[in-house]
Amino acid sequence: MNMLVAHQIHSFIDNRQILHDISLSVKGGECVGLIGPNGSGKSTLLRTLAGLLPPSSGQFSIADQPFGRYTRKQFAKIIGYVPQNTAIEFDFTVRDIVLMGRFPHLPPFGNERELDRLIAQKAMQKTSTYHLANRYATQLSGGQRQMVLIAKALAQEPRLLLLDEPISALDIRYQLHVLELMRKMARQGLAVIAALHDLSLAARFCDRLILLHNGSLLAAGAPLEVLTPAMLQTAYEVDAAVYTDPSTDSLAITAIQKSRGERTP
Ligand SMILES: Nc1ncnc2c1ncn2[C@@H]1O[C@H](COP(=O)(O)OP(=O)(O)OP(=O)(O)O)[C@@H](O)[C@H]1O
Repeated sequence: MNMLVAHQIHSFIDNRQILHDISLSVKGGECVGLIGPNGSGKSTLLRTLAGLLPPSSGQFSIADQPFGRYTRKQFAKIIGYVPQNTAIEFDFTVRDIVLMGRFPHLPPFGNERELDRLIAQKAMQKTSTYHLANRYATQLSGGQRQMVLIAKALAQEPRLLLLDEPISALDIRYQLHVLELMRKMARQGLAVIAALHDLSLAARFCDRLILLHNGSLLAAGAPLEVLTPAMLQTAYEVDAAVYTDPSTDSLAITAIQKSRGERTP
């Protein structure tokens, strides 16, 4: 079943068009990697799908229901969104922050129940953040904060998870941890869209890739179809080698040199 269907999304910020005619669909059980150069519109698209930035035109449906028909609370139950580089400025403990993921599931004016605490605990265990439960979020490292925000999104038990560069602050061990977790959750039926800059990891962990360029969808499909040297040249203006890494048996990309000419980020 399609968890997300977006149709001809156009988006303007300050009278400047950022997204041009984006259509896509994602099924439950799929991990889709959103790739593209800096400024190509990945975050804008994720913010749009998270309901934070109304599209100027076009529409999208989640679980067969148009976005406009959801109440805020219904929408928050179904979509988990982890923004890029999020600072946590409030002095909450990690446990409190992860528990906030349960808010959409609580009855009106209700306190969290034992079940909510248990789900939050499991989300911390899955993300290896349980040992941080009593720490204040303001005292966390960038990578720990990133893992805690992923835990909060998992505690929400969404059906569609939007991750904006979820591994950008993580060391190589935790990069694998998050991407393996993403895959595991997808096997259990979750639909995932993750913006990723590491093209080799995107190819290895995503079923499909969507390549944005200047706010438009340049290519979409299996990693092998999208990550061609010609496509990488068009999107990133680099000459790249695309090959199969024998240690993982998946596609790997090495940027060799910038193509001639300058690109502004
Ligand atoms: N709040 C904003 N106000 C004005 N312009 C914005 C705003 N947010 C994004 N933009 C512009 O929209 C375009 C797309 O930005 P976006 O953050 O979506 O790209 P991105 O692909 O996520 O980039 P990156 O990989 O660098 O995170 C850029 O040109 C950016 O300058």
